[in-house]
Amino acid sequence: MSRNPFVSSNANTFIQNWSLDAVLKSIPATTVASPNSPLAFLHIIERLKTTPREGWRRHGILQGESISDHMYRMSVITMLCPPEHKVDKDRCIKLAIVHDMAEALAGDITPPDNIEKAEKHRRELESMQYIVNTLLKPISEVIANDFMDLWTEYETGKTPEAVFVKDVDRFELICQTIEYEKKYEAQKDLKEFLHVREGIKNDFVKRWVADALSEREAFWRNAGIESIVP
Ligand SMILES: Nc1nc2c(ncn2[C@H]2C[C@H](O)[C@@H](COP(=O)(O)O)O2)c(=O)[nH]1
Ligand SMILES: [Mn+2]
Repeated sequence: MSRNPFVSSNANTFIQNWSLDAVLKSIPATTVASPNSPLAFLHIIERLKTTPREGWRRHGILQGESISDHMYRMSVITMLCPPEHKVDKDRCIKLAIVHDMAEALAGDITPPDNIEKAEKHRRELESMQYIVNTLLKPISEVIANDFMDLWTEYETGKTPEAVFVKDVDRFELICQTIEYEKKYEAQKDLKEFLHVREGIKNDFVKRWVADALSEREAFWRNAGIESIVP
């Protein structure tokens, strides 16, 4: 049975010794008749549905959310953007849906992996270029460029849309942190994830986070445990 190395227990070893070739060798080839079939692309992004977000696994949450679970809720959160905040809302949804797509091949690299920022970018760029050039271009050059432009916009983080969606990435992680602390009935203190709030730029997202942190504080107080946010 072909296995996704990022799902196996030695996912972290795979992350430390990653190569695109090694990942591609672990994926059965897609042989299809029509040259512009989307199948090969769809089989690769299926891995987003089956690859758990690595950060939680370190805390013993082995059946946690997948990468696509995270991107799905982010895309919904972008739809809650206040109407008066002038960004291209539809583009924000697309940015959320595409931003971690490279992780289907690069894996979900976490800060404790201690992979240099430049190396993380290299892996994700190489993975995204494979997806775009090998899997999407045969379907349509225009479609391929659209995906690459979206990924690059998020990665570069310069446009108001990209800044907002990065805020949402961080806010979604904070929500999931609190949800897992509740799910495990205060048996897991996941405060280490809350550092991401420091990078949030938009005031209305900061207010969402403040609400989430006060909910978390009440939860831990009711559990009779002090979990001071670092
Ligand atoms: N164990 C930790 N994992 C963390 C921390 N901060 C982020 N993360 C995880 C969350 C995701 O699995 C991954 C990055 O997610 P992206 O959406 O940015 O690709 O890293 C942490 O402090 N500890
Ligand atoms: Mn993300």
